[in-house]
Amino acid sequence: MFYHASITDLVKPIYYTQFMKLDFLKYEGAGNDFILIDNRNETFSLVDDTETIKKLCDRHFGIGADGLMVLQMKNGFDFEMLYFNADGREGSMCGNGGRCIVAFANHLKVIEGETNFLAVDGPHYATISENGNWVSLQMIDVQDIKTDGDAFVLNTGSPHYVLEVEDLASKDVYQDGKTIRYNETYSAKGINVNFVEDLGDHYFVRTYERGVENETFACGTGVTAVSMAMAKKKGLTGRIKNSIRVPGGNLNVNFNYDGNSFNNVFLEGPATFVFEGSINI
Ligand SMILES: N[C@H](CCC[C@H](N)C(=O)O)C(=O)O
Repeated sequence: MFYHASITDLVKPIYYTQFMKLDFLKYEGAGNDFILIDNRNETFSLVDDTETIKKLCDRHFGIGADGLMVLQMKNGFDFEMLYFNADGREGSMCGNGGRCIVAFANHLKVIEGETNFLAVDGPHYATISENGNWVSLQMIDVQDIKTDGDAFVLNTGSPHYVLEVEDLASKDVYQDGKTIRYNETYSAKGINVNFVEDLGDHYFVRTYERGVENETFACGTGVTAVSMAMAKKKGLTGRIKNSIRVPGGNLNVNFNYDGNSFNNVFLEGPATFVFEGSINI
């Protein structure tokens, strides 16, 4: 007696035992793009799997993104944000990622209009527009700005180096950023390197990002750091409001500065759903 197995009988068991399906949504904030995972049911098991997260973020072998974020429940907050850089390692705070996860939470109906959530650098308050794609995110207060030659160094949730330059459009941000990020002072912990040009009614900013190890289209903690560094450099105080153009769009940064500390800091801009899918991992 012969049993004729169909091709699907033969293929299915192999297919199902080798792969696990991961559902995701893709968002971008001024071109800084992220994979978003809903982990409210606590099934996401890749938190320590650097290689898989790196592959998911890879633009040739995976979905492609500057980072991956996980939304999960947290007592006392609307949700918790876990953030991984494209190199697969857990990063420090990501401003554009923070804005995108707020749009994601709003889409999932975990929040409505405003939120208090927890990220790696502490609690964050944010509001979202009615159409769900403009997010204003409160960032941490900052006291400490150091200098390194002509540059400013500060932590806005992630560490940043800010240098004012001329003719930023023709600068080799990848090469020059990488040289600073890997110099003696910063190589061990790494740093995000921002170049800024003052164009009168707005700043133009380009950033080499640690953890992506490349120039990205936008960096939220980066433009926040630039705005603070420029206020200090120019001796401005009071309520400061800056429009910032980055390669992927426009962001706004607002804060109070009394000459010593920056508080009531808000990063504002678009947070846009791009596509959803599932991937075999
Ligand atoms: N793109 C991010 C910055 C991520 C920081 C990350 N590169 C690190 O230093 O861990 C942002 O919008 O703020």
